[in-house]
Amino acid sequence: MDKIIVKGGQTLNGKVRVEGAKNAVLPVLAAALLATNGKNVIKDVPTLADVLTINEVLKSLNTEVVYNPEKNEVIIDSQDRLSSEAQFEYVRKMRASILVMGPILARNGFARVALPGGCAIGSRPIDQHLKGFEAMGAEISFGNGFVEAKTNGRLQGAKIYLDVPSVGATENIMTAAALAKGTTVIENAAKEPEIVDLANFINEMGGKVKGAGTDTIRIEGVNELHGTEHHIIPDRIEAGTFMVAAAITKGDVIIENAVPEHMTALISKMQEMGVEITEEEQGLRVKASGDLKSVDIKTMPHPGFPTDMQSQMMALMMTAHGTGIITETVFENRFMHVEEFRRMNGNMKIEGRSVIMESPSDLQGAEVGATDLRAAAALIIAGLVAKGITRVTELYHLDRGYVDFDKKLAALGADIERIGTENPEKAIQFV
Ligand SMILES: CC(=O)N[C@H]1[C@@H](OP(=O)(O)OP(=O)(O)OC[C@H]2O[C@@H](n3ccc(=O)[nH]c3=O)[C@H](O)[C@@H]2O)O[C@H](CO)[C@@H](O)[C@@H]1O
Ligand SMILES: C=C(OP(=O)(O)O)C(=O)O
Repeated sequence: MDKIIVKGGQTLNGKVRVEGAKNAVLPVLAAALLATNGKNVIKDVPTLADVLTINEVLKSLNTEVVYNPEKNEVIIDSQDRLSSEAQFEYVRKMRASILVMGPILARNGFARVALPGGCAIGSRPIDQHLKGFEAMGAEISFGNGFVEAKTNGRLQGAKIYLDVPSVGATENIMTAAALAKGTTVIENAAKEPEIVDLANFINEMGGKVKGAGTDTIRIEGVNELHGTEHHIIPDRIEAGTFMVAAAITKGDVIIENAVPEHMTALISKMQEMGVEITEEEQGLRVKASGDLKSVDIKTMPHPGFPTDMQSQMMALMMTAHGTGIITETVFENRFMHVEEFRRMNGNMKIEGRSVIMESPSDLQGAEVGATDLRAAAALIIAGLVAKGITRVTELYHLDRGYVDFDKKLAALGADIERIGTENPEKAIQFV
């Protein structure tokens, strides 16, 4: 089993470059299925386990996928007839596999996808995805662990109000609507930067999507989409994770390829804590010195504070001064890392959907296990300042969402090593 071993006490300095965004590349690769004329060339693709999984899903649907990790590029040829079924073996590995449902349904008039079920952070239903397909004329049924959607002929444009601004539902409905007859309007749509990236990609393929990044997205269906070349946006969560790593060690780090406009909630919270963040020509400079102040944080859909930064900020808050409250409103069960932080002597208690923190904690190195991918990063970050040695296991979570996390931290000056296997490709395991 792979392990990351961190010895606390080093200050991070230097530059780190962020990769293409995991949460943008997955929906974009799924949406590539919509093209029936020419190939799609996707650039700035991060070398993540989740990318390997979505590539396998696409191949299983009868597309040709050429992946070139050295060039960070995936080329997809989906011109032949698609198969209609996404198997459990893929959806089990990665919930985002559900994002192939919209494109398959739009092209074949029928889609059968294994039900994703819950995961360590919550129950994660897909009712809003299905409500959208239904409004567009699909009949939904369940059986043998699969969900099926079927239409007679083409999907019809519809007006869909989402009960929650779900990222995945917005994406699945956008791709289904891209080839529907007439106009679809999604209200209370998710506004994440990754939604805008997907809309741009659909438009580059010849689609007609307007309003992405606002509450209301309009998609005028077209008869056909064609292959294009698309660059994935930078990963705002990876950028945020390195910002926290710099701040916790009282370091001075430049984050290259970060887009500050995608991270306003995080930047302002860190500034409120006393971290200096400035936009410089080379990137976003993060500098901390002296005592940081505890703050209150509530996770919200974008542009609110991202749930995917909650555990990393909890690590930073353990080193701040005063009482702070972190409230999780997006997922009902995203506090599994609290027990692991407690092993490191983190001083906090869970009250309902909040964690009350009395800081600073006297952090000590310990053996801890990652409970999800962001928790993996957060535990490693806490290890950077804990007294002694921290060993983090369950690294398959980390490999889903971070490229060379240990190597990038080591290049910034961290005392960190990964043991188990030399080849990260081989280290990739699945849940
Ligand atoms: C691959 C990807 O992009 N993953 C991101 C995406 O996940 P994902 O797209 O799964 O997250 P959603 O935005 O759909 O989920 C947000 C909330 O809505 C609920 N919900 C969702 C769909 C639905 O049909 N019904 C329903 O009730 C979920 O249970 C959750 O409580 O957005 C999350 C919220 O920013 C991020 O944490 C994930 O990193
Ligand atoms: C929860 C996350 O991803 P996923 O939706 O793929 O599980 C994440 O990126 O933090």
